[in-house]
Amino acid sequence: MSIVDELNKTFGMTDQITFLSGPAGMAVVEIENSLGCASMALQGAHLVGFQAMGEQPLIWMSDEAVFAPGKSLRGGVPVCWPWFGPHATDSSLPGHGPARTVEWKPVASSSLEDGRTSISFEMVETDATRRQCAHPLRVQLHVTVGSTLQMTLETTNLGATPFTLGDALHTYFLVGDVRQAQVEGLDGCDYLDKVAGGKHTQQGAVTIASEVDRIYLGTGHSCAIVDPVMGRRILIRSEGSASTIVWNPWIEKTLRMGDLGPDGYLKMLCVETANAADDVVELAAGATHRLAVEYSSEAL
Ligand SMILES: O=P(O)(O)OC[C@H]1O[C@H](O)[C@H](O)[C@@H](O)[C@@H]1O
Repeated sequence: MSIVDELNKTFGMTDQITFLSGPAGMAVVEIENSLGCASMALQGAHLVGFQAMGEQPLIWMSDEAVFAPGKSLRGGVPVCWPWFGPHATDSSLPGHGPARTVEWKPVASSSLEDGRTSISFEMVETDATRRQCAHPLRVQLHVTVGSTLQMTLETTNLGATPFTLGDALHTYFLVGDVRQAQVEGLDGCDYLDKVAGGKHTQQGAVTIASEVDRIYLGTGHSCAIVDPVMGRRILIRSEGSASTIVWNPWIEKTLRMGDLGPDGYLKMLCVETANAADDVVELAAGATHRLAVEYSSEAL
């Protein structure tokens, strides 16, 4: 029996959860019900699409994303774990940690009474992940698909000493034209500007007219992308997160990256729910931390 057949036998659910062999033979799972649909790659437990029934897609995925073992997909929802950005002390380790490029295994699936569908994954440790992070941890991603998308990244410290955890759901949202989009809900927050340098305070809504790469600190439980071109407001609710990254690579960085497509930057905006920079989590021995988001949209 193939791996996909085995997954379907154990976790598949008729008309709701189907595993299949996707691009480059990578296993993917389609999650579907009367409220919405989503698609995920098992590598990285990487969500590559979500759409509420009767609405436009919420998530942006690059046309030039490279589906290959060990390569993070450009777009969707990469899981950054157990650190965000460059490693704090060892620059030889991969940016955003190993979780987004290794296999995750499904551990549970269920159909909820209200019509939503849930599926949970656990990262599969490898020699490489253990070399990169020797501390014993368990990390699971719980995903619930309905008219909204809910994702919870759950980390448990299995060791006897505390662990300093950084993490992020590095979501690429689909926008009509990033030059006309705005992020609301960060007014008054301090941010670290990774492009211009320094620490600044946000005044009003965030607009994008050049490369933006900012870590907003001490952020609250909700923010929103206002998109007049698509005529919608994307609502981002979060728990267990103290920082929010707003990122758009703009033109020059797009050209250097090679997997974003020439005009991709106009159609995407990353608003990443995170624990990053100084806002990392001190996870006591035996403790569990949950970083949770819920995404939805409403007409303007
Ligand atoms: O190219 P990646 O490793 O996927 O990172 C993409 C981006 O992720 C985050 O938004 C960081 O703040 C950026 O500095 C980085 O460029």
